[in-house]
Amino acid sequence: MTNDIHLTEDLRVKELKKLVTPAKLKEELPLGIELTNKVLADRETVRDIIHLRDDRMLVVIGPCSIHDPSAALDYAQRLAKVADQVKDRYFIVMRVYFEKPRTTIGWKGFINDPHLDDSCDMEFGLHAARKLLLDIAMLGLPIATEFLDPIVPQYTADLVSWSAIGARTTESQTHREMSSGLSMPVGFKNATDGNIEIAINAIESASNAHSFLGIDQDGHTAIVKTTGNPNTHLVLRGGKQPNYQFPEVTYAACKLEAAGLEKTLMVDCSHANASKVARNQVKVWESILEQRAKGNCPITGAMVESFIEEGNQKISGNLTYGQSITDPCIDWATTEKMLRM
Ligand SMILES: O=C[C@H](O)[C@H](O)COP(=O)(O)O
Ligand SMILES: C=C(OP(=O)(O)O)C(=O)O
Repeated sequence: MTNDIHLTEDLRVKELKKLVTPAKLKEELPLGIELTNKVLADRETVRDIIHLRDDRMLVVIGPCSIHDPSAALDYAQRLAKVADQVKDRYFIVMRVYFEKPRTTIGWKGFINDPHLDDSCDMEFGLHAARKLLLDIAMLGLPIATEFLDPIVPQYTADLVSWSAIGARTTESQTHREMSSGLSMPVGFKNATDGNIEIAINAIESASNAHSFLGIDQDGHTAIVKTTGNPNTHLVLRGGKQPNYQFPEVTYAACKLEAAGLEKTLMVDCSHANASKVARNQVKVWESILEQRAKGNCPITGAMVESFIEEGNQKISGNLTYGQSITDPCIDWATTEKMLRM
């Protein structure tokens, strides 16, 4: 008897390779009770800030993407020191982004391709990513990430205190469903063209209960039923034009109010708000501080792309240590100066 299955499916699939299960990875690299309590406390602080119960600013800062765990840890050590010194004003959460959504094609991040050579050794990527998350958490830094692939949170979400849904996926039902079940606060970015309605719709969608397909800790496909996530907010990242200045921020706050939502949002200093020029982030940061200083301001959070060296570089044989291989970042000296402004 012929097996018809092979005539009609998997015609373009070269290989399916089994991966470590989330449960097994966590057994190898456990969170432990101390870090569990730390993550719970950090999430509580983020919730207090976005719901206006703590008037410090949430600052999500760090490299555009992780590609070299040693450089990321070096950066984290520097950031942990400053974070402690400015903790009266800012609650600093490090960007530890392992997944990159691409406009067309390109390197998709450390979990997908940790050796940067298209070998896509995701087994290694997941292990090394979780190890780095633990190392950074042990320095006392809360962690932020973007969740792109809906399977990845099962491997890493227990270590994350704030997450983003990116401009390219905020309108996706899959990402809204996933967010409805995430345990940490989630920021939804406006679309790449600047549309903020899709993020407001995402906030409403994610606050509701959903049922969808996913995997459990043993890697089995499962029906996931969620309760809805009440801890979500808008992130203004610019679109066709920047949207960080007072008129656009006020417009966004009015839209939130009209939708019956809290007037609380994060401004992304990078991406289209900086026209992808690293140093422009300083101007956006200054505008955020000015707007907050005037009072009655909906900006409760800021995002900054920062690393050790300024700018970015193409993936090649000889990489400059501490420099981004995705979007350009400000360097460490500028970062420190900004955080001490
Ligand atoms: O933050 C990173 C990038 O802006 C995003 O991943 C899109 O990158 P690309 O336009 O270079 O593909
Ligand atoms: C991809 C990112 O942002 P955006 O979704 O705004 O392009 C990012 O923050 O890394």
